[in-house]
Amino acid sequence: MFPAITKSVCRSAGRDLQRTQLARHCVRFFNGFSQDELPVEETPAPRVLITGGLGQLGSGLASLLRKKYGPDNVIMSDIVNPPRHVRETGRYIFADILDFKNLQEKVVNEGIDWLIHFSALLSAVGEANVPLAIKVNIEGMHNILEVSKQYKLRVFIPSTIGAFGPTTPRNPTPDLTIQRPQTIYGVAKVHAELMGEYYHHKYGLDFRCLRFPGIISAETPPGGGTTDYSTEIFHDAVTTQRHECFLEHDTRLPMMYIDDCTRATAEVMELPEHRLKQRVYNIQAMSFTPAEIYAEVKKHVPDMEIDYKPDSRQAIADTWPQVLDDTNARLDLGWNHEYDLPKLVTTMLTKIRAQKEGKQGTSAQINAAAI
Ligand SMILES: NC(=O)c1ccc[n+]([C@@H]2O[C@H](COP(=O)([O-])OP(=O)(O)OC[C@H]3O[C@@H](n4cnc5c(N)ncnc54)[C@H](O)[C@@H]3O)[C@@H](O)[C@H]2O)c1
Ligand SMILES: C[C@@H](O)[C@H](N)C(=O)O
Repeated sequence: MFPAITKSVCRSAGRDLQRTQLARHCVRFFNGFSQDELPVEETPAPRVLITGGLGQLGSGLASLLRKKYGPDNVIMSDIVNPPRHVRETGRYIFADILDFKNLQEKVVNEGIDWLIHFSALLSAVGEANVPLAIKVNIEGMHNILEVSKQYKLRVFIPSTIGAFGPTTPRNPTPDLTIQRPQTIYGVAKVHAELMGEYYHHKYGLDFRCLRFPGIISAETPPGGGTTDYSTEIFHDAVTTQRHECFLEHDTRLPMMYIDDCTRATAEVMELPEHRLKQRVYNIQAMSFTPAEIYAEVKKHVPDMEIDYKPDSRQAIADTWPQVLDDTNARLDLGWNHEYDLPKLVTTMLTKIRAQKEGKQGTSAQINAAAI
């Protein structure tokens, strides 16, 4: 099926047959002749599978990677029927991470090189359904590591500020510190970090992980976490000018605009393996309280009002970091954020105003409509 494989065939495959199965086969064939070591212009575009792609983070990353590697090389997957625009903008397939054979089939049939694992139940949803969170966030993650090991994939599993707990130093929180989270979401993420590191150490798996802050996005709604207010406040600013915040005014948490998050993910996946001095890195962009983001929004929406009605998510937020120390990511990975609080606020308001022209509704109605 394949020609006799020599390094020169591989180099020519990388040059002439970019994005073909042969090129990928060649890259994997030689030990010590990994994709990292091919000259950039000879590196075939990776075939990327994103699990849980219909959540808050998936489509932004798919769009960025499709611009880099071509629309056919980046495959979104999830277990739900996608909205029409998702099918129109690129390839979408069904992939249930709880079904190992289904995962194997997708990886083989699609010729996957990189697996970006976004399927999860977030912190608040996880507390509401612990058995399902254990299944998806722990058992599903085991399947992801196992299939990645079996097919020698480069795998990215994000972690979170939720992987820390009340005994962690909160300001700043270093990469290596006490991790005793009190949510099933956090427990599963610590487990994922440790399992990924273990598979790397034991089997040489190319596992990569960034601990994300709360992510804020205009195009996709948050999926049921403790930081969701930081996206919802913008929808309310544009529609009702009134936001009911489920956290106290002075609850400081690390946050990040989605474009920084997707760029960081692409950048860490693209780095040659030798650049990674550790497998799990904190990344940080900004930290603010509800009162501080409200004050910034009010500069643009003077009639904006806010009420504080803390709910069960307050107890979770009280155990999370206020500021992540991301010195190592900046040194080793070249990480740098582009969005601070003022830039976040102008960007979010501009995007949501453009989206909502002619529409009215609360954040809950808009999010329901978006789903
Ligand atoms: N959004 C954030 O603020 C944030 C912050 C830190 C880390 N993260 C991490 O980033 C990743 C993506 O987060 P998100 O906000 O996009 O999550 P999300 O909740 O918005 O989306 C998760 C997706 O997983 C899918 N899913 C559930 N069960 C599945 C199954 N059995 N098989 C396949 N897919 C399944 C859901 O349908 C959903 O589309 C998660 O691992 C999350 O922990 C997110
Ligand atoms: C912080 C993050 O992991 C997610 N947004 C949550 O709140 O659960």
